[in-house]
Amino acid sequence: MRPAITYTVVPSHPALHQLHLLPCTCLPSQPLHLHTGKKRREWMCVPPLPPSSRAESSGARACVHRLTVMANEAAENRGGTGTARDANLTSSLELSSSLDHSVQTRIFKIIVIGDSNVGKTCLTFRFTGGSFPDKTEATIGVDFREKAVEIEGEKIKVQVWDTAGQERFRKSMVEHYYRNVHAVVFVYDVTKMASFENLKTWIQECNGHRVSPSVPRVLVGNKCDLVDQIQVPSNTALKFADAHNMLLFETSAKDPKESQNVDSIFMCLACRLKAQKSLLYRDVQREDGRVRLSHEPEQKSTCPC
Ligand SMILES: Nc1nc2c(ncn2[C@@H]2O[C@H](COP(=O)(O)OP(=O)(O)OP(=O)(O)O)[C@@H](O)[C@H]2O)c(=O)[nH]1
Repeated sequence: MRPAITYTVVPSHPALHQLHLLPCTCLPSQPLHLHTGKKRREWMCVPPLPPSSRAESSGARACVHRLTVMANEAAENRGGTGTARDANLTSSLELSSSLDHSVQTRIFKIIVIGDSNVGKTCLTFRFTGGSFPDKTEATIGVDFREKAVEIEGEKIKVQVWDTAGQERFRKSMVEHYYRNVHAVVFVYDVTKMASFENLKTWIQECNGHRVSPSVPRVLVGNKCDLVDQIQVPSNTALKFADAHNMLLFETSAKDPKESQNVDSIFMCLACRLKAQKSLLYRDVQREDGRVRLSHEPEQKSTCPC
């Protein structure tokens, strides 16, 4: 059996302008099927970025080169005309600039965990898209959403992993959720006691994947707009949050008046992460073929939260 190596995953379709650089463990030629924005897309693996900052851009360029080659091959396979090839090349160049950009921008990976139907998709949508989705379907595997934020003058990408709550849609992905995670958001539905009681299982799963205790965790009670149906009292949730060293946010992804509160869940985590760690690619170290992110000493933050 070939040993598992940590590769960087990028969308294999050249028309995707937004590059996601995600650590994953799979074989290089093996396409990975992930769900982004409810669409099934094929991603591909490219070798990890080299650890030194000098080598970063050449590693990034190698990825882009590979994408460019793929784009051209795809155009040729389709009997593409020069125009189609040009279009693909343009896309690849756009990818190139967004990749160069992402190499310099720190990315914070935050996963959102909890029972099915508690509103994980709606919360991540509210934060990244600023609205409540008209319609949602059960998440299959994972949906990635990103938001570029600026904290104390630094541009940071908050990458939110909206995970599937249903066991059958998540089991093959669980390892990927927790790998190199920077923060965890546990969500329950304030109108469903069972979703609150199941938090213990979600925490166990998280601990079982060796997520370090230093990784910040927050608790979110969603659907507070359904005031007549609330089953989980605030003080019960608060005690639970305290016992697990988490901050508690009670909010609603649906109610536009609560949108700032939803933002503050992710911004608070981003501020804590910024204060805590350096997650630049130059800090990536390889050990035994795996990528590890090194921690920097804590810095004092002037962030308000
Ligand atoms: N009233 C109310 N409904 C909400 C809120 N957030 C989500 N919903 C509804 O709850 C249902 C489930 O929302 P999703 O965001 O898809 O739930 P999920 O946790 O992502 O579910 P899975 O993908 O199966 O894990 C949908 O019908 C949403 O419209 C909220 O804040 N208030």
